[in-house]
Amino acid sequence: MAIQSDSLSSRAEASRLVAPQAVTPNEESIERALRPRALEEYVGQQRVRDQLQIFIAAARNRQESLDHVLLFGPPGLGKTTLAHIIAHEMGVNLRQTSGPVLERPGDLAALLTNLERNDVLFIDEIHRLSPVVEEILYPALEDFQIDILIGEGPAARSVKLDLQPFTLVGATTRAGMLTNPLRDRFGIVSRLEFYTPEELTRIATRSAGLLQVPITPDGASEVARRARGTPRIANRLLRRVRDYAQVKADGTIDATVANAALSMLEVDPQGLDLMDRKLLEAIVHKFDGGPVGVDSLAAAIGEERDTIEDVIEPYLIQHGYLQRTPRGRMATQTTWRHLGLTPPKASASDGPLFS
Ligand SMILES: Nc1ncnc2c1ncn2[C@@H]1O[C@H](COP(=O)(O)OP(=O)(O)OP(=O)(O)O)[C@@H](O)[C@H]1O
Ligand SMILES: [Mg+2]
Repeated sequence: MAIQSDSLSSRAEASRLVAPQAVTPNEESIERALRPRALEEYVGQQRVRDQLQIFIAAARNRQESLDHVLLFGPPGLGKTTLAHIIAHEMGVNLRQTSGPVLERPGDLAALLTNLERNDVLFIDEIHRLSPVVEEILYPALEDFQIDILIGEGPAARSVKLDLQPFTLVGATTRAGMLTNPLRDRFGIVSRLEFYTPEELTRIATRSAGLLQVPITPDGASEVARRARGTPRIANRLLRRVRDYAQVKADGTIDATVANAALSMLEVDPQGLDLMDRKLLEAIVHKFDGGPVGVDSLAAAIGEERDTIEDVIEPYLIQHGYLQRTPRGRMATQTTWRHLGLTPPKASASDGPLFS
């Protein structure tokens, strides 16, 4: 999980309602309960779903294993969910592991030799496989064979073992970090996209149903638009709003209750939280909108540079609240307006001052 692998950002994320990563083991078990099991129930990602539907039907028809699948995209968009769905739709078992867990070639060999015909092997964080383990994977993926070394020293010899045909489903948040030979061995490469507010509204409504919380369409859409395009965040916000609805209202989540709950939790209507606003306000108020170097910014808001770069910035940059320029970070017109201020004439969104 991201939380173990990335202890740097995890500290800052731990208390953050709008973190895209799963935050606690407890949250993971709640997520499992909300996870759609069939492709039919999986909301959004139309292109990916259409493709998989065809490939799965064809493979089932031929009674063959599905081609190896690489799923990539930001945290919380449904990669693990989709891996389980693939196994479910294929009618096979899923064995799950992750890149950092597979330390030695033997760990992977043991998993591979235990697979049954057409099973799915799910390797999460596949970009973190060690090179020696990856080496074992190549012939396994290509020919359903592995070479294992028996004995030690001069007496060691290599033995070929046949495997059952299987499907590797690899998931990664960083496709760019995969080696070329590994990437080339996936027949199906699916990139998951951020969800639209409408899709997130459907997800929030579905989850509320599973949690047996009454929710109105307006209530679901209030939760959805603050969820930063991410189902995991939508589900997390929904659970907090549910608490509020039960304690402060009659239990039903409508727009008023959702708004009140989320304001109390300091998540604003665009899904920005206190940490985001602290950063944007510092740029605007302390540095006249920038440009300001990330180190000065870190000092000004009392966060570490890495936290700013890994945890806070990506969403802000992606949504036009922040520009990264060679001279430092700059607020955009959107930022000024978001903070209820009038943007100065020549702000970052007018383009660079000097080009
Ligand atoms: N398309 C979807 N429809 C409905 N719910 C979804 C969908 N995608 C994800 N979810 C919900 O969001 C939660 C997080 O999804 P998931 O764990 O699959 O994300 P992930 O991409 O594997 O994240 P990470 O990169 O952190 O491993 C799940 O509990 C699931 O309920
Ligand atoms: Mg996952």
